[in-house]
Amino acid sequence: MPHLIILDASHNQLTDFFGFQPPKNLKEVNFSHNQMSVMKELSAYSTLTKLNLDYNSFSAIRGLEKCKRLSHLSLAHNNISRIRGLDHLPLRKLCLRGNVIQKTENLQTLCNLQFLDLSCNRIQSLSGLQNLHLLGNINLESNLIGEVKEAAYLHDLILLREMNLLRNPVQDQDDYRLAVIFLLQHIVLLDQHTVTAEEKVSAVNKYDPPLEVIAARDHMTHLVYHLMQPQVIFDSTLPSLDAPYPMLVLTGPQACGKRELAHKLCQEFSDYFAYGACHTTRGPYYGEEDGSDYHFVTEEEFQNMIQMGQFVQTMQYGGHWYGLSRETIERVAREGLACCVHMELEGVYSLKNSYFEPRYVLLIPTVVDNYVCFLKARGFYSNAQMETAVSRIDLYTKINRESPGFFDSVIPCDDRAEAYRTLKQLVKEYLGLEEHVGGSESSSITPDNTSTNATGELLPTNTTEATDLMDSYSRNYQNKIQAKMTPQQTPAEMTSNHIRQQLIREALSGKSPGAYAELFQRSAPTAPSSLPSQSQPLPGPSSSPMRPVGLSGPDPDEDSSSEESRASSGLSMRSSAGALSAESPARGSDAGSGHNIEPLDMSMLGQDRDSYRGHTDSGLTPDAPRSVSERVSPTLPSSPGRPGANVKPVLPPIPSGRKTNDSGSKQ
Ligand SMILES: Nc1ncnc2c1ncn2[C@@H]1O[C@H](COP(=O)(O)OP(=O)(O)OP(=O)(O)O)[C@@H](O)[C@H]1O
Repeated sequence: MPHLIILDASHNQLTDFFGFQPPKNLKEVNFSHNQMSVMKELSAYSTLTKLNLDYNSFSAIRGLEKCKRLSHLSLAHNNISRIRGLDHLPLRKLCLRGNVIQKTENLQTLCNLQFLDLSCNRIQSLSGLQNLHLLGNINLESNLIGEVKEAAYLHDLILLREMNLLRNPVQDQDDYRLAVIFLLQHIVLLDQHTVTAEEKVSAVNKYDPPLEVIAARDHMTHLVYHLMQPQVIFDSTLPSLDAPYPMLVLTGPQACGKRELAHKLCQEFSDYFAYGACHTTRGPYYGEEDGSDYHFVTEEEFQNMIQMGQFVQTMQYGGHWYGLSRETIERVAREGLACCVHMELEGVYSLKNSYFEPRYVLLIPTVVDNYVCFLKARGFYSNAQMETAVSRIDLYTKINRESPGFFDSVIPCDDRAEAYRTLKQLVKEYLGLEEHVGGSESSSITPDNTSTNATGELLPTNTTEATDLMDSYSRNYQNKIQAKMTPQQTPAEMTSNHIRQQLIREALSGKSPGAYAELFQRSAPTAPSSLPSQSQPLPGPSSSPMRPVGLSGPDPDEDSSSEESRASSGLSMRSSAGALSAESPARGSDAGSGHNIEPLDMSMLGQDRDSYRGHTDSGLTPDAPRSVSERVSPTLPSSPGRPGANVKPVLPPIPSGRKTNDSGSKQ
């Protein structure tokens, strides 16, 4: 039969293998379900494209080396224990189902392979499959694969669409499916079930969450824990509904100088800013004092603080926790000062979800070598820590490039002295300050023509006059700043603000317990894009920028409630009962008064993004290094505003009647 093309000799009792003269064009042969046990040399059958030898008794693959057209080979249900003898064959489909294979070996030269069936074997590892770049479908059902990480060998096979791992021990692992989907992000069918878009999103959010997701979770955690505590209205961080409590956040990669600059700024502008010391679980470096740079706490104390809802935001950095507590901000606010803090990018994201609306200044190294030298000179950091810090420069510059306005200003920090000068200038512009001309070098900065000398005394020596002057000046100053910074409001914004003010007034005066919920909606996300100041204002007679809103408004009710609340250190109320009480914020006492607060399950809110990142390159990898000029496009201090703002942005004013009240005693 020299012209035979297809031969089907299946389901017989043949024991001999290819015992006939090779037909010239024989392409497809089916010898399945016979009794053959030894494969022969098939070099004479070089035209073969499909060979089916299922259900025989072969124990080894051999004799196929010359079959240079063989694209389909099936040896299912034999006794094959090792994969070999297939090198460089043009196989597109290979089925070795139902053998006793333990290793996925000697497959790397099958570069045309698209379909691989290794089901019902004894395979434990997928090592050896990582180079099959055309592989689109792999069946590994009923094997001994026990670890999700084995799927990482297939991570780079971007054409892989279907995979079957049913009846493997790995199926018993928690979140097995999400983990595999995370590792094989191109897959569409896993274990015979379609992979949904929701599963893909969940997988990424679980194992490599974007910064926004981390921040949202962090915010959600603290908000939930906070709401589980007796609620306190912090009068001192509530200057009014429209003038957010002023805060300055210096951000940038570790040791870029932000902490040093924050301290310096707070020292020089001590009438305006105070340093907000975060809590951390890391131990103090040499020379660091508790309460000055950080509040150093144990892991247990930190976790307790989380559960007591004391943080506004937290983050883990270098294996340690860092967190900014409400009390830290509040302590500064009670002094009538703006809080100045420093933090990493994740903290900024998280803070942007809170009801605080700080100004964010990015301090960024532009000469990486100098930055590395500085890190080395500090002597605190391991190579890995330094690498992380350097790699995060790109993260900051990427955000700055891709999200204009995310940072209010960007200052290169290679030269710390220069960076401080720029920062100081920026702050002075924000606050509309002038330095006292002819004053001593160490005079601290005060509004316009008022200054203090080195010992902290007010320069006008008549105390009564000085205080009056201060008060009246401050009032004018407040109004001036407020008028300058108040963006023109659309009628919708004005109506919304009016309603919110009304609700607050009712809540503060106890008239409307139901309005408490509205109060806490202040915690809703305040992403930059949603800020009123960002939207283009509509012109209109009712939106005069000169009209101060909030505390300085003419409403007598508002003033009295404000006075009242100023007099007390804070009203407290239970979020659950919704009843106002005059108790001071109860830390311990309320906790023990019959309210059994169920701790939140942290695992539900937790972030296990490191778990699988080690197996892939798809983590938060920094951008490829770019040239310095490309990497940094600093926003000049002269235009520090948020995009779309119609007025030159200034720091929101310091709550009126606080700092001014204290200023005498402080100085
Ligand atoms: N609450 C916070 N949220 C986010 N990041 C924070 C917070 N507090 C501190 N950080 C940042 O965590 C990083 C590590 O802080 P740490 O003080 O341990 O490092 P450092 O080597 O002293 O660096 P630096 O000089 O920048 O403070 C710093 O970049 C710091 O700004």
